[in-house]
Amino acid sequence: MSSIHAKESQTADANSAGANPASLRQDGSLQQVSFDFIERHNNAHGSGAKGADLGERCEHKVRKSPPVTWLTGFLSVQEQQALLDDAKSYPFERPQIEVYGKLHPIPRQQVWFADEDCGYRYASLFISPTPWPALLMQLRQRLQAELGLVFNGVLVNFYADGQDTVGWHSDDEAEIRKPSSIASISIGATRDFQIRHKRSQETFTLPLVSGDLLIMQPGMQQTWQHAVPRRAKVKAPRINLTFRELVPQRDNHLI
Ligand SMILES: O=C(O)CCC(=O)C(=O)O
Ligand SMILES: [Fe+2]
Repeated sequence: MSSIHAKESQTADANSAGANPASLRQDGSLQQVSFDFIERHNNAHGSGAKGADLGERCEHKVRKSPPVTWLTGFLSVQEQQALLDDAKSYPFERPQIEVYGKLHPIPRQQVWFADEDCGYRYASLFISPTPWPALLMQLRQRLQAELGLVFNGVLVNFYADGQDTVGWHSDDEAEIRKPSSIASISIGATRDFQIRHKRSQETFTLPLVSGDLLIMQPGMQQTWQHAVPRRAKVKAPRINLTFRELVPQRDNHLI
């Protein structure tokens, strides 16, 4: 299993590895973390003519990396606090899903806010849309204005503490528009977000910090799965907002 700590500024195009993503937050600025990184292997037979200053030759190997963009510090502390306060009035539920013919409550709570004709099938559930709270509508508009990302629903997950989880899955339901991105915003406790390649099983762990935005790009759900595993040491709650674009039911002949 690999833990990604590669990061870079929005303008830099060189890759680096080894730094702690949390340190990015100290100046409060928005920075992008890239997951493409290049492993350099010394190549013994390429050292060049004696005495010439040719530099060391290496082989470059680009690791297959998940198609995600990680923007740390996307929300200010004030915005994080306002959303936490707002979420106190959200109608969270812990629906039951059927696994091997038996009903089990999901290991977290959730609510689906969406446009009127955007009901969502999730596992064995059909979730009717609840009208958008004003603050989440503003956030949806900001994602569109600043990043050009269009959404018509947001699934809000509430993890009371590190015992609450989401298991390995892809958000590849039929009604999600393809291609489209999913934007995930985290508030509260830092939790590990894991990404696993479906075929190679290569796994990356991203410790998502309060205020971070993670964009899962088009195609991610087809090739990768993700999960938020149990972390017994985490005692504080976390809220995660995943903004999605569904094909509205009036257009569902397009699915
Ligand atoms: O809580 C998270 O970071 C991920 C939630 C998620 O994967 C989902 O709601 O589909
Ligand atoms: Fe998901």
